[in-house]
Amino acid sequence: MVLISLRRLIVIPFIVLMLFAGGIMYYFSTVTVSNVADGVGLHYIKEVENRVYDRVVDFIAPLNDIVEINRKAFSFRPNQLNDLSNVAGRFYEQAVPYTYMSFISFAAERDGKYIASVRDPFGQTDHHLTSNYLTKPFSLEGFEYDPRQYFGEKITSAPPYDGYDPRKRPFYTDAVKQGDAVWSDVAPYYGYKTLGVGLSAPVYDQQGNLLGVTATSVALIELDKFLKSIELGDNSYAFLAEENGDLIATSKSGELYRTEDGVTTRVSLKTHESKAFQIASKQLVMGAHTLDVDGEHYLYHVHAIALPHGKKWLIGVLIPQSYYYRLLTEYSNSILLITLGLFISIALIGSLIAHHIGKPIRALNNAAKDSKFESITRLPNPLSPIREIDSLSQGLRVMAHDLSDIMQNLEKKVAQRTSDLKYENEHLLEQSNQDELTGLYNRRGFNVGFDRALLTAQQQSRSIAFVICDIDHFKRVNDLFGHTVGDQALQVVADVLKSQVRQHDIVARYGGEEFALVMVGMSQEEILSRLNKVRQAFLERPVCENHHITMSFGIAYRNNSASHAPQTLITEADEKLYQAKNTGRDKIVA
Ligand SMILES: Nc1nc2c(ncn2[C@@H]2O[C@H](COP(=O)(O)OP(=O)(O)OP(=O)(O)O)[C@@H](O)[C@H]2O)c(=O)[nH]1
Repeated sequence: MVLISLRRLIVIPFIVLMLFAGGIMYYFSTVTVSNVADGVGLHYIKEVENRVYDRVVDFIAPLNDIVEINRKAFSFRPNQLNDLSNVAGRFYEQAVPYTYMSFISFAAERDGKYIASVRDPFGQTDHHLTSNYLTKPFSLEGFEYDPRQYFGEKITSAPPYDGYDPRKRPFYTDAVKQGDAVWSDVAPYYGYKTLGVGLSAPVYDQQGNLLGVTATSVALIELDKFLKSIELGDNSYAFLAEENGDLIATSKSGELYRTEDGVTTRVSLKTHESKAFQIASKQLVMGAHTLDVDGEHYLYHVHAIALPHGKKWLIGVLIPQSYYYRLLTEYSNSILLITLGLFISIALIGSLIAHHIGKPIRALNNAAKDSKFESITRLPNPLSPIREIDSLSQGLRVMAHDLSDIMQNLEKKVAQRTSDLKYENEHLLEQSNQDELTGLYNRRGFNVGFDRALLTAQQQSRSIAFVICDIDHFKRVNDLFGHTVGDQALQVVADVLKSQVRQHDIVARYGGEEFALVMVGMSQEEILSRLNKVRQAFLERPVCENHHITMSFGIAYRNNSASHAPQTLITEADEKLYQAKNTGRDKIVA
């Protein structure tokens, strides 16, 4: 089975997932960007269009509303027109809420009297009133607005315009001719740098008699400002134009009309200084189009605004493809980065958790591998804040403690048992080397002691004597007194021999009634002296009923320079014992 660390187990799946998800997201984002880019671009364009549309509709609506309200008011109550001062007050009140409402006027059919509430097209000065009859008939003059009597101080900065008969002006004649509300041409305002447009409507009494014409007018500079205020992307364009392409407002700088040699001409998409507008002028059909402007691919959309009384204006928006491609790519890249960031964060958190879990487990593992139980008991307590791991650690701690006790008891028992066995071994060894009857070394014990004595003699260059002695006619003792007495005789021999040698000399029962002595560093004379004392001791110590035993001795002696080969010593001593036996017994042959 392949072993894997906890950290890898957690981290690797997340890295694999991250790479997999990242790859899929990258693929889909690339495909998606190219698939939906134009849709998104169009959506963006429509957002811009809607803003322009709403603004234009809001902007134009009061123009129509006020014309219609006045038209109905005068139609139902024509006597209001008898005092044009009141009409002037009414117009003033109507114009106040709309800073861009530059004219609200009425011109009477009966006598050509004209009254208007006027404001400069930029909305920078207060409203004032204009009339053509107050001081001099058909002399158009301006007056400050006075809330108490409406007509206040005469404005002298502008000279009066004599001979002004509104009934001859296009706003009047067009409305009468049309018999209904009619739009004026979009045209520059006289004396102000802005275009304007007006709506005029004939007013009839209930009997159908023409009472006059009421009109409103607005300065279109407001719409131009609005289009310029829209934050379009780089190299993007928006315009508001009439159906023929004459411009009303644009998002770009550039003139909307030109005056040359006293002749004023409107600027159209075609004649605008912007190359994009020039190319857009060729395509004024409603809907989405693509354009190529200086090698740049554009998405272009034209939308119509239907104004009251059959007026139609066009909104156009041009956006370079690179702009919304970049927006979408940046967006999808952000999503991709956020997703990858999430996966990396999860993998890092997983790694931290694995480390947190793995560290105490490794410590437990190392402690468990150590043959000393103390390693487990020395682990920090608690080992981990994770309940399961700490529980495992507690379990191992208890187990180690119990095992430690068991081991200690076992060691004590083993030590005791070893000591007992050692003692028994020593005892058995002693027994195996000892003759049971006499307590002397047996043949095996003799061999061990003899080898040791030979080595000592050789190492220390000392003499060694091997003596073999045999009870004379021992068979008779057994025969005469029985084996028990025979055994006692053997014990007496053992006692006597032991009493006549040194502590460290070897005395052994060599076999049957045969005994052996080994003495190191003792002179031959000394040996003979001691053996004679043994013989003397037998005379003084009867084994039974005044029966004395005698022994025959064969001695093999080597001084310090002689060879100490054991078998030659034994053979030699045997031969000498044989010699002693054959020559009368109870003697020592050296
Ligand atoms: N009671 C007793 N007798 C033993 C023991 N071991 C050997 N003997 C006896 O010792 C006797 C040895 O007899 P032999 O070999 O003929 O020698 P001997 O009678 O001593 O004659 P020589 O050695 O020639 O003087 C035998 O009768 C054995 O039965 C023992 O442990 N106890």
